[in-house]
Amino acid sequence: MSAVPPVSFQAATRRFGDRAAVEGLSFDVRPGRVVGLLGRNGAGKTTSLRMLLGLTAPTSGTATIFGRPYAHLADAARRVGVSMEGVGALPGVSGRRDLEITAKALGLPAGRAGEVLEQVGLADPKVADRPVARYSTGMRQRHGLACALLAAPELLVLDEPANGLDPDGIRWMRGFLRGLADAGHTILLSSHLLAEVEQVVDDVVIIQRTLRYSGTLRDLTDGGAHSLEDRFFQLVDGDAPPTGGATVRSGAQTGTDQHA
Ligand SMILES: Nc1ncnc2c1ncn2[C@@H]1O[C@H](COP(=O)(O)OP(=O)(O)OP(=O)(O)O)[C@@H](O)[C@H]1O
Repeated sequence: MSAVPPVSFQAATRRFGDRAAVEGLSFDVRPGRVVGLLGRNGAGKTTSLRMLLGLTAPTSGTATIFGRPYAHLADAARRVGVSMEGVGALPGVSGRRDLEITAKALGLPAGRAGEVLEQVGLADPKVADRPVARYSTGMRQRHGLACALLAAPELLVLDEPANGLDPDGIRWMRGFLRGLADAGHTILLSSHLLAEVEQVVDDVVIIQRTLRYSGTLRDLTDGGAHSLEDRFFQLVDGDAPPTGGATVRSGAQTGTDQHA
């Protein structure tokens, strides 16, 4: 196993004008973990993921994947699967065609499109051959996941993957992500759906412009004695981290390492 973390933020700050969307963010993600990047609307989750993927440059600090900025990562498109609004999906073509085009661009066999359609439950021709523009929100989420999975990447970066899903879809997504992690993939997902996240993540990173917590879900909730929701509000509303399991912590015992 590589000593280089799949994802590492080191004092990453992104300012827009005189306002910092994200400030001094430092944490690592360990391989094979499902990590939830959590925060309220506007907390800086998407900005953090965009820095990680080279879609916006940090004003200072670094955000790296396998030790390098995304732009300098060899074979990045195959090693990192991304599902994020505004990334991928040609809306005018069918879901299947979109996946075939992406597969070709990645140097993968066209048959790979059919495999991922099966995986995400979109293989029915009535769905697969419909333009992506006519997909429901849930279908779009599944399609985004299918795109991300094409190259069977080591790392998946998913921005709000459960947003807009109905209860069936959320349940499916939860089982699906768990299965991927059990198969050795590392998953970094952003969300503000705390109850859903609690059921699937190993580790939690909470931000509210600055880092509020990075560590295991188990430590955060004191082994399940507290809910993620309670801990979350203590951390994002409090000026200082509370005592107990919900401190901003560092150390090898945690799934994510905090370096601030
Ligand atoms: N391109 C931009 N120009 C100016 N401000 C921006 C830009 N992108 C993000 N921001 C601001 O940065 C802050 C963080 O936004 P961001 O989208 O990262 O939050 P988020 O946690 O992903 O929120 P949400 O859950 O609503 O998507 C917000 O105040 C937002 O208005």
